[in-house]
Amino acid sequence: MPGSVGTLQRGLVIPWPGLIEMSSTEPLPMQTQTGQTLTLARPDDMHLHLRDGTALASVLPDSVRQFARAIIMPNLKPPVVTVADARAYRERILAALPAGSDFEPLMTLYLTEKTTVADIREAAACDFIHAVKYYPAGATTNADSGVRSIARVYPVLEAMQEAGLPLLMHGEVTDAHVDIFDRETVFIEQVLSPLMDEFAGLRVVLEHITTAGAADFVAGGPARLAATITPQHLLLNRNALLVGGIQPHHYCLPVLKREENREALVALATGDCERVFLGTDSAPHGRHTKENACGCAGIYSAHTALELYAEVFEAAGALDRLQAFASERGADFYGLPRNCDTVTLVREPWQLPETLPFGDDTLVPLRAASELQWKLKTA
Ligand SMILES: NC(=O)N[C@@H](CC(=O)O)C(=O)O
Ligand SMILES: [Zn+2]
Ligand SMILES: [Zn+2]
Repeated sequence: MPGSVGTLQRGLVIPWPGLIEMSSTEPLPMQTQTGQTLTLARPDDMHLHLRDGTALASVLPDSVRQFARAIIMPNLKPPVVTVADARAYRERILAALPAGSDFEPLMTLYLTEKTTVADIREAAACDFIHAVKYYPAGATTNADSGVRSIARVYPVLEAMQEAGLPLLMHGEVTDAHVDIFDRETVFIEQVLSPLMDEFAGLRVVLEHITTAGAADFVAGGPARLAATITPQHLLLNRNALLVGGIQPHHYCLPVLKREENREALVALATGDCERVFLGTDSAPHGRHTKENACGCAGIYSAHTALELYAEVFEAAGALDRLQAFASERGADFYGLPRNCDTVTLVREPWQLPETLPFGDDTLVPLRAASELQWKLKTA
């Protein structure tokens, strides 16, 4: 539990609660692999947008098929800002679960300049809130209520540091003069790096990293700094967005970058750094809001997330590393027990549909209408 780390002073480096006692004596699953199948401990999605209402009902079964748990992003309209909001949202998610599912939504609060120290203490004390999300105001979808000046939330960050509650960051600056392709790099220089020094015990996840610079920053960082990586940033570079016409279904924030960045992310995800883990950032938007003169940012990947990550790891000759990235490191960082059940992928080429249902609209998933090499076996 985030609250169990103990009371610590600003400036102290806290031990991250990564080493947790396992509640069961069952041996944990080991990844096994033949040419045709790949079995691994059930993964967790450490960055997921489930939305609400009919959209939630449409997308939730996709995540439930693949993942045991997910860190649920709070950027609803209006955002999830209080413990009461998070409790109510969690209950709506649980009510929308398919019968018999034990999927666990790991809730987060949306940090605003009005968030209080009392809100943080309450969040840390409850057992279903696992982190607080930082959106620079205006940086991304539903980020209008985000933070304009980080100094204004210092007391709240201090309380989070004391409680061991992780700060999850959308890492982009929003200054009009900063090029959209440089916004993550400038964020690391101007916001994240000073923040890591100012709060020497704050636990931070740099979400959906997209650059070689971010990969280096995380790999060279302390145990209290982690990162998530999406399937699209491992699979695609910015040509996929702009060559042959604008491809709105490849538009997300942070925007896709150059090939050398994608290669650095693949090296990080498949490498030894224990603080890098799966977070799909699956962010559904109805087809008509994407195929629009002003298309929304967000890519839907929950439908085939694990298949897509498997493709990346296989292409890198690192399929044996997938379980660590998908099922172990995220749980360790959040101080959660690792999952004891397994999922199996089968090598079986299959065609993704062009669209999926999404409330009254439809949804165009990542790699729509194309062939995938791996298929998740359903029970
Ligand atoms: N990634 C995106 O492009 N969009 C996300 C928000 C976010 O994670 O930044 C969304 O909620 O649609
Ligand atoms: Zn984001
Ligand atoms: Zn996101």
